[in-house]
Amino acid sequence: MNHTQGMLRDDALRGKTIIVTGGGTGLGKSMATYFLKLGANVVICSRRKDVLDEAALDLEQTTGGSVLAVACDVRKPEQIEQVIAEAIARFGAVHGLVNNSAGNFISPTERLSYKAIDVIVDIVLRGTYYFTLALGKYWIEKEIKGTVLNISTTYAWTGSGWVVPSAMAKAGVLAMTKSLAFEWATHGIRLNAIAPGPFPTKGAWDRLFPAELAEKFAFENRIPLKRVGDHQELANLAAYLMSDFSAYVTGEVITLDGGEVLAAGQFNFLNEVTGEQWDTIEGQIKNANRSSKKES
Ligand SMILES: CCC/C=C/C(=O)SCCNC(=O)CCNC(=O)[C@H](O)C(C)(C)COP(=O)([O-])OP(=O)([O-])OC[C@H]1O[C@@H](n2cnc3c(N)ncnc32)[C@H](O)[C@@H]1OP(=O)([O-])[O-]
Ligand SMILES: NC(=O)C1=CN([C@@H]2O[C@H](COP(=O)(O)OP(=O)(O)OC[C@H]3O[C@@H](n4cnc5c(N)ncnc54)[C@H](OP(=O)(O)O)[C@@H]3O)[C@@H](O)[C@H]2O)C=CC1
Repeated sequence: MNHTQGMLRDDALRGKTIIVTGGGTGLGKSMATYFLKLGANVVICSRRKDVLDEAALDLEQTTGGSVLAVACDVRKPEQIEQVIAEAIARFGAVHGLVNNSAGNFISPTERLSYKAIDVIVDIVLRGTYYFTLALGKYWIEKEIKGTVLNISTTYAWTGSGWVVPSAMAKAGVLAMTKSLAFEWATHGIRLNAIAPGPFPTKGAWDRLFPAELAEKFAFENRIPLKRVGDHQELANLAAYLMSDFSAYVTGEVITLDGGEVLAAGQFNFLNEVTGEQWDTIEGQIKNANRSSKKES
């Protein structure tokens, strides 16, 4: 057994229909794959219908599950409502939502136009609250105990330069996750989030680690566990949070980043100190301890 394998029992999501926004590419597609393997029906939606159709075919062939692909810009409430209507028509009900769609690119903030900021914030924050609101209204009316999983980032709470629109929007998503987890608990609706570290995908790498940067700042060197994430690791956690096994977990944000976010620790620079240097340092500190005892 290792981290690249599926974790849950085969029927863990049987009987559930889950919408995965941005489910035709990257991490969304990997989560969709595992949900299907665990017995869920999956609805994937995003702007590019050709990408979705190709992904749906691939997902059905590799898992044997049922996939519905619907074109939808998550910034458009009427298109979101259409996705939900088509999902209910095909599968009878919707039980889960993964807000995974995003837009992002690196840039010095002063170079951004107003529109460039809007486009990121609208996809990430507006898209997430529109979809969550549309499904929440439906779940409360139908008395369905739905589950929402928001894909966030670790810089939603640390902040990060050069991705400021994304950081602002993802922070808003976390505030919504915790706020609604409390408010909608009374309806049995759960909301959680995952804050992934680096998981290689074409979408993220093209816009955040273009070749020049990728060569210079290899992730493996600055992540305490010395590797990037494997998509199955994220899919395992997502499937758990979408399943009834996590029925008592709500309002939680789980970091999955090999320890990357811990880099701020004040003394973490000591990672560079060699064993010999530690021998010297230990001697110096013990001497200082002895001197201070004599003085007292
Ligand atoms: C590992 C770390 C965490 C990862 C997190 C992730 O989210 S990974 C997920 C990664 N996956 C994705 O991001 C997938 C989806 N992403 C996308 O579709 C595009 O990247 C998008 C977000 C720009 C939206 O596309 P669209 O066709 O809707 O928009 P558009 O092309 O019309 O541009 C809108 C405005 O932005 C401006 N602008 C654009 N680039 C730059 C730049 N480099 N510099 C400066 N500005 C730039 C552009 O000039 C325009 O402003 P203007 O001039 O009109 O005032
Ligand atoms: N990869 C990583 O290392 C990390 C990723 N994340 C998060 O993981 C999630 C997935 O990212 P990743 O798989 O890497 O990247 P991708 O680019 O593959 O995924 C982004 C998806 O969002 C969809 N999308 C973009 N704009 C819209 C829109 N307006 N309406 C509907 N869908 C839209 C895209 O499809 P289309 O173009 O067809 O609309 C695409 O499928 C994101 O939330 C990202 O912030 C967080 C931390 C690290």
